[in-house]
Amino acid sequence: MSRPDDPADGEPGDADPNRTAGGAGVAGGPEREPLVVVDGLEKHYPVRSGVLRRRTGSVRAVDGVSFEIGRGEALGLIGESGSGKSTVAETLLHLQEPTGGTVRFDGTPVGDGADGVEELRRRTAMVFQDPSSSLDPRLTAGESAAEPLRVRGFARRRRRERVATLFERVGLSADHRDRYPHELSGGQKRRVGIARALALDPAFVVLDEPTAALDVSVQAEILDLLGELREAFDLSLLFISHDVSVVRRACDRVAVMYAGELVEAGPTAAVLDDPAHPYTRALAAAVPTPDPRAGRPEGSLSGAVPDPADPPGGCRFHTRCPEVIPPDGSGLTSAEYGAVIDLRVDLAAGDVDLDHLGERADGTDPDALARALRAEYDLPDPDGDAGRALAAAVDDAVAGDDAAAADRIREAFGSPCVRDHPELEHGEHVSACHLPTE
Ligand SMILES: Nc1ncnc2c1ncn2[C@@H]1O[C@H](COP(=O)(O)OP(=O)(O)OP(=O)(O)O)[C@@H](O)[C@H]1O
Repeated sequence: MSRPDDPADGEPGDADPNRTAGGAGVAGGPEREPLVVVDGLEKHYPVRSGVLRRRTGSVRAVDGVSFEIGRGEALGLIGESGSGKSTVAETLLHLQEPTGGTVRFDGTPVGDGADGVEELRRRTAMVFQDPSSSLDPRLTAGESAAEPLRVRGFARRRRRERVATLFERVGLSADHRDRYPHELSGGQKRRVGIARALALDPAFVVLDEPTAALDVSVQAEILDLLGELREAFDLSLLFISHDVSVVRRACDRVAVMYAGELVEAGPTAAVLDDPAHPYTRALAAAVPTPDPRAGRPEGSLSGAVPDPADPPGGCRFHTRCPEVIPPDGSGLTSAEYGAVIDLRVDLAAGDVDLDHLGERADGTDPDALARALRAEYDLPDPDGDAGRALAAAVDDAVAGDDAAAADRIREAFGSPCVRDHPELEHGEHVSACHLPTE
């Protein structure tokens, strides 16, 4: 398919003459760099407190994320709410300044000089999560789609022609151009958002939850449309989604994000059908539950992404990992070790509620409280040093000394998952996990 609309010579928004369809390297020359290269991207927000608003810490929303997107390639970025996906998109596009790392767009560094940022913005479009809030209710669908053209100085007649072509391309009729957002269905609004995103002939489109809140059949239509447009315009796409099925359908490769970091990346089928990281396994297998007290059923996720102002040490996923590696010689299973970790996390956060335990124990007798605490967390009763350390920690906890109890657990129940931060290596299908790979 050829590009259906080439803006006239000399008009703003012209297609980049250097772009080649297909994205392969110049014949006989070196392979061209991927369109988007993100290396060690960071976004840390300051945490301030006290009357003087001194900086007392950082929210590490994005903490060293690297990936590449080839020309005409779709990369999916998946992870639960709060894992940092939107912040990656916004810092990558320099809608927010990154606090570290580099971005290259079509071979040019972005951010070191205004040129890179300008070029990136000129050739990038974003489709926002919620078209109801991104479409101005006072503008017709046609006016909304024409907005980027108006800002770039296109004449009215050119705008009308371009919007007519774009609407046809995204499956909307001429009649839809004069409708206001409230007169359009959810799927039609997405199509208007997509038409607007394509208005200036971008090379790269970022889609933030492009099919959220749509019926499954409409979702499929929108994903099919995006696939057709990608092929027709040789678009590079970054799909942000917490929905694994969307990414499976739409993306060549997928990167999995957890607590500000990538934990796995690779070709979509390899990552989703044969995940190497327990977090990906859980995402691919289960619908996450927001109930933190729901326990740790095999392979599923409970609780939420940890506070990025205070991420867990070692592997950030260890506090929720269904496959966490138990300490050597402890005799614990992953689930039993997980229960001990749950207690340590709650102790460290001051979340062990002695009043609640008192109600459960029907009194304040320390032995009854200890039994209630063990039952509440489903704690194991290991032999030897581990058992003695856990019993002492439980005693500290029911005596109200949470810090001492947490320290005891930390010292007695070490494991690589708790101690060491796993790195994501470079490669085709990579994962950051201490579990041995076969
Ligand atoms: N301006 C900010 N100041 C402080 N913290 C922030 C700011 N923006 C985002 N965060 C925090 O950064 C973390 C990542 O947020 P982000 O919105 O990028 O996650 P997400 O994966 O896109 O989630 P969602 O799917 O809900 O949009 C969250 O803990 C969020 O509270």
